[in-house]
Amino acid sequence: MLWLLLVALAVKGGSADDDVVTLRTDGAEASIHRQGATVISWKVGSRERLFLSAANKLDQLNGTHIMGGVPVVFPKFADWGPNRPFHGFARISRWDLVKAEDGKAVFELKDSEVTRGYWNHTFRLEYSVTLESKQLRSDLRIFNTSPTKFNFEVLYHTFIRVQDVRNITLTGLQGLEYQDKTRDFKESTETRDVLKIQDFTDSIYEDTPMVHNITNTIDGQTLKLTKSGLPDLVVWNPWSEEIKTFSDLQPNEWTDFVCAEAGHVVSQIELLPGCDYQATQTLSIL
Ligand SMILES: O=P(O)(O)OC[C@H]1O[C@H](O)[C@H](O)[C@@H](O)[C@@H]1O
Repeated sequence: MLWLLLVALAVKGGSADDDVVTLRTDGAEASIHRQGATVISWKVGSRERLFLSAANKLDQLNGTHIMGGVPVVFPKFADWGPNRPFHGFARISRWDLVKAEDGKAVFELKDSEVTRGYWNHTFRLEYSVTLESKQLRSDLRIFNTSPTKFNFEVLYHTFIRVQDVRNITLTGLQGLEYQDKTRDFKESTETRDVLKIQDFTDSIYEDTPMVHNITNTIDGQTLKLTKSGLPDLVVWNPWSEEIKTFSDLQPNEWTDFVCAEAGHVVSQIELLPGCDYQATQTLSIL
């Protein structure tokens, strides 16, 4: 009879190898996939607040990243040179679940032969996702467990679900320097006090404020993004043509999301042996 119970647990997903951990608190819900410790769903008022591409095959990831939700980008943002994964290895690694209770899940990723093959340092990442009624907090602590210092970049690649990207605005960028990746990283100064997305957008803003509001996301509601240890903000939407170059996005999905990516990517963080760095993002529905 015991074997029947074990089979039932495994089928129901009661085994310790669950791919997805779900938190529920005060009517809110969040799910985190062990692949990349990627938050793949965050519901407030039973409405989904994150975008997850329908092109994802979550049961056939085979070492690839999940397109959508809140991927964790470490130790490098964007291109990392030949034979190294774009946006680093954290989002394509299988993290260990440390615990999940009282609306908080903790994950861990340590260096391995694979990561050392890309980046020859020893480290430990401790990632906590904390759910409250209208808030989702991501806390990443990076520990340098190696005998030497190392430099890295870190970013939350947040896909905010919106009803129509053409109807949202994003605040807090006026007067800031930014690199426009759609124009070969051209350096510019943002003149707009309220940003509207009206074309292919891929901008890296340097040293932005701690708080950014994205208005008119779902049901006219504003999503507030608060960040610490993450001075920069990347704003990305591939628009109607560029999206066709992505095999992990569907052509019509460009209107369904805007990426507001809190990160430390314009410059690198230097972490001395035995030290740690904390990168925190809080998403709130106003
Ligand atoms: O397709 P991915 O590896 O997830 O990258 C998606 C996008 O991520 C960031 O927003 C970069 O600024 C973009 O240049 C890149 O296209």
